[in-house]
Amino acid sequence: MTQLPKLSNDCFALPRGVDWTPVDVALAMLKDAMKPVVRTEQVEVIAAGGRILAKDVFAKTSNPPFANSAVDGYGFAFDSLPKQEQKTLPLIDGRAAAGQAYDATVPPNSAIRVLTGARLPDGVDTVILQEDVHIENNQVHFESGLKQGANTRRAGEDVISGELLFQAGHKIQPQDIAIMSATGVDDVNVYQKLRVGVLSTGDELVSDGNITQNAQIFDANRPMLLDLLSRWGYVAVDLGHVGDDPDQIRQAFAKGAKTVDAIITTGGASAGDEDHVSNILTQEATLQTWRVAIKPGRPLALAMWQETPIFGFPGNPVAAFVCSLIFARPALSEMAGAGWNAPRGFQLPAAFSKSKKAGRREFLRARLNDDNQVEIFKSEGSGRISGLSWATGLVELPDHKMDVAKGDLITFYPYGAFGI
Ligand SMILES: Nc1nc2c(c(=O)[nH]1)N[C@H]1C(S)=C(S)[C@@H](COP(=O)(O)OP(=O)(O)OC[C@H]3O[C@@H](n4cnc5c(N)ncnc54)[C@H](O)[C@@H]3O)O[C@H]1N2
Ligand code: MOO
Repeated sequence: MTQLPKLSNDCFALPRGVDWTPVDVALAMLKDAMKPVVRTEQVEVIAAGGRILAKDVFAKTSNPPFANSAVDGYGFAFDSLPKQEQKTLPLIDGRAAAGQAYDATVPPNSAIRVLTGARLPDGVDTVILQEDVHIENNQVHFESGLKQGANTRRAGEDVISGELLFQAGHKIQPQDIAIMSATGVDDVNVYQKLRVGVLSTGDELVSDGNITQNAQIFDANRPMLLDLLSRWGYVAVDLGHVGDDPDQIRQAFAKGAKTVDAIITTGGASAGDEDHVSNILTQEATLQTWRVAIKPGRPLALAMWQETPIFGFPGNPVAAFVCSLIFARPALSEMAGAGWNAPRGFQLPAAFSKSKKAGRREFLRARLNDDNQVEIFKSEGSGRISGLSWATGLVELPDHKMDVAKGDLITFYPYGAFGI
């Protein structure tokens, strides 16, 4: 069995003395530390949607594989057309249709009935649309003005046999399945799906059933993150919920590390009395608590637990969501073989005004109004989960101080930019 690449055990280590890490620095270190950790397998193209290519894919045949007609009409050799303005060609017997080739040669100065998709018979290089002709006495009459090759599709005009279709690392989309199928590619080499575990921590959490004590709340993070991971194409593994108990957390990490490639935890990431996640990772794993300069999500723990990366995100659901999009998404993509995938934002006018202090990058829940301006959710509270559903994306405000006035251009990332 081949040895799989492992991540180095100190790959999250930050230089000594670094405290609040800027988002870009944290991302650059993550990018440097991550690499593909999954095996490869061969799958049929029809079942390859959402999978990540492990090898380049080349067309086996051209698209189209042969010259054919783009319309229903009449085909002939352009060079043999009569010189006069008003053209008349005798129609020969037979026709060419999609899947029913006309195997003989069409003689010069004559035309043949052809249908859309029909292979062009020998002797035909041009087709006239049936709407543009008049048929009388088994002859086709039409006016000049046609160009050679009109209404036909050249062999290989789209893709030539042997051409590179997709490079390794590409995530297969429905439209990619079309071009691979059209060019005779029936199976592809892909990475096995990355397995990512999700663990919730916190004595206050209830996963199912009823809230029985007055200090309990339902677990919102785990169901959200499991769905997010599935949408990104990973095997989302439910590692359940543990209380604020160091032994339980330790056991959950150890068990999870045996079955998954990476773990996302929420809760207990900051430095409170019951914040055991950060304590355990500090003492028993290679932890770098990145007090990352981001809002929401400042307490953000990244650690290696026996070669399994653990993303310890804050318990507040909005922070857990934003941190997953900003940090976990590109890092997991790299581990899964698809490379680092930074989201693409758009510059759009703000429909709001806001004064932002220097020091932290801020992500606000946002959506477009009817004038295509960006409006923001009424609250920045990171427990206000409903705002994530109200929004259709996030606004990013830079690390430095910024005074946003209505109409100023700001960066908006639709949720689609994060693959959801
Ligand atoms: N003294 C300080 N206190 C806090 C700071 C700080 O810098 N100094 N940061 C605040 C911020 S910002 C955040 S975010 C939280 C993060 O803390 P933890 O990661 O330790 O998260 P918890 O305290 O466990 O939980 C925070 C909040 O979220 C609720 N929660 C937790 N898990 C879930 C879940 N699965 N589903 C729904 N809600 C969940 C939890 O009940 C808390 O209300 O620390 C602040 N404090
Ligand atoms: O990390 Mo917190 O989300 O800003 O409440």
